[in-house]
Amino acid sequence: MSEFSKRLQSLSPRSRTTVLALLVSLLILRSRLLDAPGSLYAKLIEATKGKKPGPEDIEDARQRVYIDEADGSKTLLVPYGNKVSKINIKPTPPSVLASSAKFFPLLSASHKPTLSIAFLRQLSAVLKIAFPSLTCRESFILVLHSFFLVMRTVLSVGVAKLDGRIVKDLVSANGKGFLKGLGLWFLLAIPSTYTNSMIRHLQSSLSLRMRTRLTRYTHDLYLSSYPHLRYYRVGLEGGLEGVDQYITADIAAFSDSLSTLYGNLIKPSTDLILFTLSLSRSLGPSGTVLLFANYYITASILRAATPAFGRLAEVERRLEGEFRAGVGRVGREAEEIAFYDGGKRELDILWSAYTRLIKHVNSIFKIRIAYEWTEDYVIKYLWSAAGYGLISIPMLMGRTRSLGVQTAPEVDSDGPDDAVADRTENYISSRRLLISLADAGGRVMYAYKDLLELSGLTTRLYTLLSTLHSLPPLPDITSPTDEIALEHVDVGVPPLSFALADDAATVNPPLVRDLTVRLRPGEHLMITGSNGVGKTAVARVLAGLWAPQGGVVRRPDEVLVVPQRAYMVAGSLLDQIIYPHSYAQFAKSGRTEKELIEILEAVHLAYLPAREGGWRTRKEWRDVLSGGEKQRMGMARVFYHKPKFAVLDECTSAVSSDVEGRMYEHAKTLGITLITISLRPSLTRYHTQLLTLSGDGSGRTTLARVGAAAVRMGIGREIINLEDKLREEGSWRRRLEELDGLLGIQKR
Ligand SMILES: Nc1ncnc2c1ncn2[C@@H]1O[C@H](COP(=O)(O)OP(=O)(O)OP(=O)(O)O)[C@@H](O)[C@H]1O
Repeated sequence: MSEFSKRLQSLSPRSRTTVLALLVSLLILRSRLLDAPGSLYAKLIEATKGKKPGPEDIEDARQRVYIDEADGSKTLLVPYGNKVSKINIKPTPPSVLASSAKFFPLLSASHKPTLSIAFLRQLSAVLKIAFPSLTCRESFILVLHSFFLVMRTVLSVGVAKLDGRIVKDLVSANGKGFLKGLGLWFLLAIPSTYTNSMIRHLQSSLSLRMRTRLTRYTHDLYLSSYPHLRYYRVGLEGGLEGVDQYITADIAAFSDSLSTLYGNLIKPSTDLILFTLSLSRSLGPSGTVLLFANYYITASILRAATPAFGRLAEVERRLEGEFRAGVGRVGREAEEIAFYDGGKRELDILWSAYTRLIKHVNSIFKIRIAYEWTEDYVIKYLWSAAGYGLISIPMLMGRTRSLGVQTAPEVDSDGPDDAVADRTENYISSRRLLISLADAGGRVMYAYKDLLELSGLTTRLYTLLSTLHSLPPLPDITSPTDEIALEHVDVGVPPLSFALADDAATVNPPLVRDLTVRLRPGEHLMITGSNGVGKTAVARVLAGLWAPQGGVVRRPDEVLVVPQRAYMVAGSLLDQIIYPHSYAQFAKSGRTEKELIEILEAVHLAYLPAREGGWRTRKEWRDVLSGGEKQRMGMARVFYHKPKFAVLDECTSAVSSDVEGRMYEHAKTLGITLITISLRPSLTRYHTQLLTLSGDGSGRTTLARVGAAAVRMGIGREIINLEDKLREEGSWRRRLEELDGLLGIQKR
């Protein structure tokens, strides 16, 4: 210890402060990482002490997925190996989402990502989400990161000075001084290398934490429920394609780019300031002025030579998104494509998307060659030449200024050798500072290019968030009523009105006009009409997915819509029946697996749990179940939730008629009022009203009571047809007997 304090004493006051500051920071950091409650170390200790979960606990966690906490947050259960790790997730409160909407006005169509006020506005809006408060964890990491960045610069200055001192001792053959310098060199290497690894670590943590914040915020915004339904409307009304690319790759790229850029900009900028200060002391005022003139000329040349990296980065992300969407589509529709043997055609489509992407990336590479050539030439060679010129001024003019490693020796009292040694020290230190300066300058220029690219990524992220924020809520059609009422309702495809700020909203012509229907419980309605007339469009209005273009819609809360294409959720067999409920809600409701079996019996799927290996089996149900089985599962959900009204949109088209009939009867015995969209006249008899949408483009509708003359006419025709066939039965039988006789078949 005494040796250490002696070494400390031998350092100049500034170097001593640096070493001491470093040691204190190391001690603080050590305690923060290891001892603080909730720290990694504390968590490890806690994890090893707690009871080990058994296989049932792990299976339960896999099924349960999360626990609803009393404070509204959710604890996510993540089983891995033989452990279950718990992660608390606090959803973004709707009030926060609503209050941040004002920071995200829509961009105009002519917006180009570059370094401008608009970019700063977008960046600050996104940063408000990534850094919600000054005391959040992200801010703490940022401060710590900044501290280490400044520390690295301070240490670099220390190393530069020490370098000069070692050479000075060598030139003046001062063996003791040289060894002392070497010892200090090794000592300084410890904090320097530690600082470097901490910078890398903190940069990655910062990126990950920003990504988590932004992803959670975007998820909470995107997957909003009624009345916003943003996940459903962002493509249709917001005009935003490939949201998956935005939420997955673009947020990650933005977080990475920003955290890297921060390090890349702060470090060389601090370097530039500190090195310039150090250098200007040895260069004198005229040298300093020349140094700044050099900076100005360089910046002007490079700005003129910089291409629009922001726009290029934005286009690259969009093309990546298109390629990704293409691959995703092939994966999703694999069976359909395989039936048509459409691999070759899909290959052409994917290849064209990929070619568009790589052509663009290649053009960026080419543009970069010219830019990087200019940059290298200016920073490496122009700056070095300027540096030599600047150092030579005090040298040639006989000035021997010290850079402060130690007090300047008296030139007169020491001999000419010392004067040479001092000049050498001065030269080495200045030269090293100049090299570092050129390096810092180069990195600032790189950071400038990265900043332009960041502007492109920021525009992507901002576009997603502003589009999501700009989708207005749908009009509230739910009311405390137990009937569904549509009064003079016009139904049409919603306009693409929110994509861009300066887009004029164009209203699509209505598919269905002036529709008036009133349904009380027990009054079952069938909607029919030829393909594409707008039957599903009416269901969308009833579900609250599309706002009616005119008129009034009222309905109770408990309306369940079953679509034609049955959706299978990721999860267990049990999850399929209870969807959209979670296992936690099922467990809380007190309902049993026996009830679920009864439901499966009603849809003729009682064999499924045995066939698939139990309720908790997790499979890709979309592929495992047949088309008809998936549709029956859709009906099982209706029987599980028992809503007041169920809108069945051709959701039994792949189910055999006998099972379909029994499912309809069962729904009615459960007290569910049915609104069926179908082209099958055989289903009419389960309903009391029939709504026919005219296919002549006028949007007219006719409503008739089932049993009334109009409906009877349609069914009557089918009955007459069948009776005609039955009348011919006798002659067919006789012919059959004749044929049997000819073949010598004897009936027993
Ligand atoms: N998201 C959309 N964007 C643009 N047009 C749409 C959209 N959804 C539906 N349409 C159009 O609205 C019209 C009515 O569609 P809808 O799905 O209601 O028909 P449908 O009567 O249910 O037909 P089908 O019997 O074939 O299911 C169609 O011409 C369709 O192209």
